[in-house]
Amino acid sequence: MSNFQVKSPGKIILHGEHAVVYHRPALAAVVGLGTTLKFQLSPDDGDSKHVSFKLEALNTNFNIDIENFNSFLKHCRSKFSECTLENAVQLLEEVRTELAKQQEEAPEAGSPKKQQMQKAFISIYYLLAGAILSSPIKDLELKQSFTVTIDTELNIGAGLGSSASYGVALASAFLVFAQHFDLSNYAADENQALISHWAYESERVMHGTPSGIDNTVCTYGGMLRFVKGQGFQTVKNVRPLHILLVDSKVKRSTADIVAKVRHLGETFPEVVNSIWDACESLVNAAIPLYEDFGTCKDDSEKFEKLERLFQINNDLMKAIGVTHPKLEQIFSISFKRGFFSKITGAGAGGYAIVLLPENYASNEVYWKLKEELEGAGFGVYATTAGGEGLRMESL
Ligand SMILES: Nc1ncnc2c1ncn2[C@@H]1O[C@H](COP(=O)(O)OP(=O)(O)OP(=O)(O)O)[C@@H](O)[C@H]1O
Ligand SMILES: C[C@@](O)(CCO)CC(=O)[O-]
Repeated sequence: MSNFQVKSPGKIILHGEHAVVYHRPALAAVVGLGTTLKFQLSPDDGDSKHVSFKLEALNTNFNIDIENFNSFLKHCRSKFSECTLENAVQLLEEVRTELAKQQEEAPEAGSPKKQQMQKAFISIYYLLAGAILSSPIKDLELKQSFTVTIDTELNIGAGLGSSASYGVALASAFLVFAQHFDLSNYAADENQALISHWAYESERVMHGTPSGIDNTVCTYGGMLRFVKGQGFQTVKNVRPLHILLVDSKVKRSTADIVAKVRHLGETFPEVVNSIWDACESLVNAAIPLYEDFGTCKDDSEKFEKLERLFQINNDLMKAIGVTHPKLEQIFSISFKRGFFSKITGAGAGGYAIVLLPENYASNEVYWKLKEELEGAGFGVYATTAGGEGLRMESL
């Protein structure tokens, strides 16, 4: 086993966020920001062998004692003869029980920061155990010390899929470590499906009931249409879509927002279902526009239609209550300058996305928009939607 690196992108949801939790189609794309994971073998350190995790974004380090972890693997093997995707639920329960016993390694839940750290650590323990217990190598155990360093360009809890990107990076690294596949064939269909599956399991730790769209798009890359429980189709967009990511700097948890929207749907089922119907029609109307983009000389009519769909989509999200005064400020600054924008992901804070025309950089109004957003205290980053997915390479 040699040292290696994983790069997994973040994502935006173009259309269909929230509705996708209720089995309606959604459209997502990767962005040019992501997570970097470095896997490095450590020199042998005598008696106390351990695996170190450095989580730069949370400014924290965790150690897993190799002997304790191997005892946990043994315990799991005695409980279920093989770890398959079907008994992953049981494994997560075992991990939670084990970590509750090791309070000093798994920080107690408390402040939001501690909760972030705890979820990040549960994901590590769960995905590492899952990859090893389901390995094609019988009775595989941890032997040598190693260090995993994870850094990210994605703001956490902001709608850019930091958790899915983190899950994809962890799943890829642990699956290679447990010899499910190697760096030469991680992009094979069955291996990508395995990565996305375990990244989904990490998303379950973070969110409770994720739709699966984030781990799917962060694994496969590009732009894709996704329906929960039915898989995805790639949307072949000829021309990259230019997007301005605008950070409202309002923190929120996807799990909390999804739970609030679920409650609204339970209180007013018919009203909220008709919003999901509208979201579905909107995705169906948007896909041909994205697919057709760049196929003829003048895209202006299609672009104007997309702008209207951005606006309708955003108004539907406002109707379910996932906006925020800071997001409203972004929408109004953009609209005043002639740009259309929307919430992306869970909303209630996090990022907004502004649709940019093809030649935006030579347009003076764009620079005015950027300046005004920055002047109002927002973070802005221009990128394209629909680039490359996960990448792995040796170091
Ligand atoms: N680089 C990272 N290092 C450690 N933990 C991370 C990292 N990125 C994400 N996480 C974990 O993911 C959790 C954030 O997930 P959450 O879904 O709320 O935000 P998000 O993925 O950025 O937003 P969204 O799902 O709306 O796109 C954090 O609590 C933390 O545990
Ligand atoms: C809000 C939501 O639709 C998007 C999160 O990026 C939740 C999910 O799909 O799990």
